[in-house]
Amino acid sequence: MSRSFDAIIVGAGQAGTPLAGRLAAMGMKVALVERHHVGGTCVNTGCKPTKTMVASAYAAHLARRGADYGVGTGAITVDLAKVHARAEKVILDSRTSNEDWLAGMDGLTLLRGQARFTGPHELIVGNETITAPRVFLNVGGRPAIPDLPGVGDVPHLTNSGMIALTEPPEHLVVVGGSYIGLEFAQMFCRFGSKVSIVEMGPRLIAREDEAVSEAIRDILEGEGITVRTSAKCITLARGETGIIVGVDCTDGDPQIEGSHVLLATGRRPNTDDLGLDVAGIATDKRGYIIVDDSLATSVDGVWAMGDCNGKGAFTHTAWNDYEIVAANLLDGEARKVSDRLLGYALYIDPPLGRVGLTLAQAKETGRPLLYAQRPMTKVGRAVEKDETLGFMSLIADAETKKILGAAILGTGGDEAIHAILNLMNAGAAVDTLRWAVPIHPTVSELLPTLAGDLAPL
Ligand SMILES: Cc1cc2nc3c(=O)[nH]c(=O)nc-3n(C[C@H](O)[C@H](O)[C@H](O)COP(=O)(O)OP(=O)(O)OC[C@H]3O[C@@H](n4cnc5c(N)ncnc54)[C@H](O)[C@@H]3O)c2cc1C
Ligand SMILES: NC(=O)c1ccc[n+]([C@@H]2O[C@H](COP(=O)([O-])OP(=O)(O)OC[C@H]3O[C@@H](n4cnc5c(N)ncnc54)[C@H](O)[C@@H]3O)[C@@H](O)[C@H]2O)c1
Repeated sequence: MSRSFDAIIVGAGQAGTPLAGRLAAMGMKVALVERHHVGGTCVNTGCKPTKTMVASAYAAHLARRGADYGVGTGAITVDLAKVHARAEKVILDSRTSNEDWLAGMDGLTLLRGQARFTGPHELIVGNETITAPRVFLNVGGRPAIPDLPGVGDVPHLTNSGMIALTEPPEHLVVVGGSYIGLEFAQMFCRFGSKVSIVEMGPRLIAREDEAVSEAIRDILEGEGITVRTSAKCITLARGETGIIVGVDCTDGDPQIEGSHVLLATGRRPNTDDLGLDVAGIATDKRGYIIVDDSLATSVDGVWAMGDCNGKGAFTHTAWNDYEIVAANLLDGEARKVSDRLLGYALYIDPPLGRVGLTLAQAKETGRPLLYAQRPMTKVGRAVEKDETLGFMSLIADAETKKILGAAILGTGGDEAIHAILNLMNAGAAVDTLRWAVPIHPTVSELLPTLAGDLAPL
């Protein structure tokens, strides 16, 4: 069977689904192909379930600290089956509402199955061939499993397996100390597991400045998590009662024995089983689809959005890719991905809110810099909440007075960072902050003070 459409979208993730809505609303005949669950990673195995679980972990943590607030509690227990059920409900509600929305969409055909190119504008799904002059790829990514010695001999978990657990592991060994590893490490420690993090790099979350990495390590170790960095010889093997993770061949304990191992060592794009070579669509060495500033691929009439183009690795960057493609194609605009100002958050507690350059990146520009840093112990709202771990920092260009970047590792940091993000998007100089009258008592109210503290580096 063969069918032609005005547009084919592969992947019902964070960009493909809203784009389907825009194209169908323009009267186009659209095929949306999805091989697994509508909503993709974020809805089904990523942001939504993990942030739901982070909320449960925070509740457990705060309950254990009840006495600090003059609140009496009994023994604190965590029922992971209930935590899991809560996350499942959030997943299903979101997935179902997306599916219902798509089902009611005039002009849209949702095809279930794996899509594979048979030509530049022709794909096969099951036993059906579909063609369209416009093809949009939103195929996302999956965990990259490192080729560690023994990896094929022992059971290991990735993000999907972690979300499915209904009992906390006795001892969880997390390999990889970045977003996925750190969020799961802290939440499972709070659920009652013993947790060890094994990171091959010299520090945790190495894309951030050293001060941020160190503060995060202190926060996690303060909760009882063991952290091993510079772990150079990671191996996996079956032990008598669990899994032995070989950590180092030079210093410290050579191995850690855990009951469960999470591999959180990065992600790879879902581009190896898409037939891109048949279509002539170019990828880079790591399999990411090469796109230009408007997200067009090397083949006319084919675009790539979201994690699979390597330009972003977040839900909001995938969504922004949709906005760029839709604005250029349908609204006559000329939007570019290089205009995007990147912000993101790491959802440990306290969270890290980030925008723009790190201090190390700012120094690399060679520009004269202004810098300010303030511990959360000097933020009234944090003191009142008795959540004073972390710090906030701000970097500005000493000549233009434009803000170059900021980090807020502290309570409410994921929200407060938006004050800076919005100011940077508006292109405003840092002095604009000084004359703002923020609401008391908030974390954000200290941002003008931080701006006032800016001093040459
Ligand atoms: C544990 C975890 C936590 C995360 N937390 C956050 C967070 O808090 N905030 C944040 O911004 N980001 C977070 N992320 C990242 C975020 O989930 C991704 O950046 C985002 O989902 C990418 O969206 P996407 O549309 O590019 O791809 P996806 O959402 O992965 O969608 C791609 C879709 O394409 C389908 N597909 C792939 N190949 C084919 C094919 N050949 N045929 C048919 N269908 C196909 C897949 O089944 C999938 O449904 C997290 C990720 C993980 C793993
Ligand atoms: N809060 C959020 O927005 C959020 C949360 C989770 C995931 N994500 C997204 O998911 C993506 C993937 O996250 P991630 O943490 O898996 O990957 P990552 O690429 O951010 O980090 C992988 C970590 O694993 C380490 N590593 C790699 N190979 C290793 C090995 N063999 N042994 C030991 N350590 C090893 C790396 O040094 C690095 O620290 C991120 O890019 C992020 O965009 C975002």
